Amino acid sequence: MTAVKKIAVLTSGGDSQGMNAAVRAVVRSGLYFGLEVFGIQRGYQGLLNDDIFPMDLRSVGDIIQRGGTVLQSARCLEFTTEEGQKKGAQILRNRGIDGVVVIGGDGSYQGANKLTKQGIKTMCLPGTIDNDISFTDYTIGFDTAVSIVVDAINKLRDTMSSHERSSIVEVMGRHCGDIALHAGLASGAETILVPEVEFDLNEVSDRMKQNFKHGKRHSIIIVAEGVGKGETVAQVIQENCPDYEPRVTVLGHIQRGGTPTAFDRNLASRLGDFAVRQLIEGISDKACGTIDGKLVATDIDKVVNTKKDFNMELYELALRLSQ
Ligand SMILES: Nc1ncnc2c1ncn2[C@@H]1O[C@H](COP(=O)(O)OP(=O)(O)OP(=O)(O)O)[C@@H](O)[C@H]1O
Ligand SMILES: O=P(O)(O)OC[C@H]1O[C@](O)(CO)[C@@H](O)[C@@H]1O
Ligand SMILES: [Mg+2]
Repeated sequence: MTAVKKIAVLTSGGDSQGMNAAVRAVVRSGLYFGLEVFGIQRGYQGLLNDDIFPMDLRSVGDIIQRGGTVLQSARCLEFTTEEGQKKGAQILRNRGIDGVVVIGGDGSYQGANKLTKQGIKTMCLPGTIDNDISFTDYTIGFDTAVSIVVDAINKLRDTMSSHERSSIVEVMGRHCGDIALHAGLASGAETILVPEVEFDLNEVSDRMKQNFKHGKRHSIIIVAEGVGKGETVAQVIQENCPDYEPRVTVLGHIQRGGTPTAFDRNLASRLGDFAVRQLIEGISDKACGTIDGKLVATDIDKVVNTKKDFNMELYELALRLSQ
């Protein structure tokens, strides 16, 4: 006896690599356990448009390796209103759908939480490159985004080293510095500017001068978008250390595309299957994640109201190793 018979899956907010692997896992596990599974196109917007269709085993074939989301994603203002939420729940009830798996970021989680209040069972999966969701070690897409940034910095190092320049790399992460931190440590960046840690650009410039004096041939500064524009940082460097000719690279949406890493595919597969099994057991209104690698389901309310801890240990390590 399962607590749900018909479930649906949607992707919402900014897309992330591995969302397709998560959709595949939800669909295949659901079918494996004898449920009917539906896809909702374009997130909550598609729900309100009743853009809902049945999914079978083959509908998720050949997508595990693809970035983006075959269900497409959207941001939907109407769904933030109670009227919109009531309408969405009614559309699901009309179709006999009793459970929904929402793959997205913190905003999408809040939407799921509201849907639960309208009587629909929900499970959330962390689909965002930002790694800004609490109660999970990692979000789906983060590992791929970090790899993309590291790969870009490898290339920048070559040319910056030839010209003894400083490179300022602006990365995504909205209000969260995790992409900057993990990519910075992995690429040996000299400075990592994140919203979680206060900094002084004059001190950054002084440190850069010292390092150049000690034989550094170039300098990499990573700027998380949450602290501002790379251009602003470049202006201060240009004034304080004009010899190092700062050059700015804004990586932008490149960080959100491309084939997901094995890590992201495996995380997505585990979480998608876990979400379905939770719904079958009658559990609802939870965010799925891993803590110390183990699968966990935490109240959505708690997740959206808890700011993710910033890993100061890693930050200090990156500083120590980049002198
Ligand atoms: N408080 C809320 N109540 C109901 N629905 C919400 C709420 N906040 C957000 N949503 C819905 O979730 C959608 C996605 O939210 P948002 O734009 O914040 O992205 P996200 O899911 O946080 O992803 P990311 O930050 O990775 O882009 C919104 O467009 C809206 O439809
Ligand atoms: O794709 P959009 O709407 O420009 O949003 C960009 C934002 O989405 C994210 O990619 C994911 O939240 C952020 O890192 C970035 O600030
Ligand atoms: Mg968000």
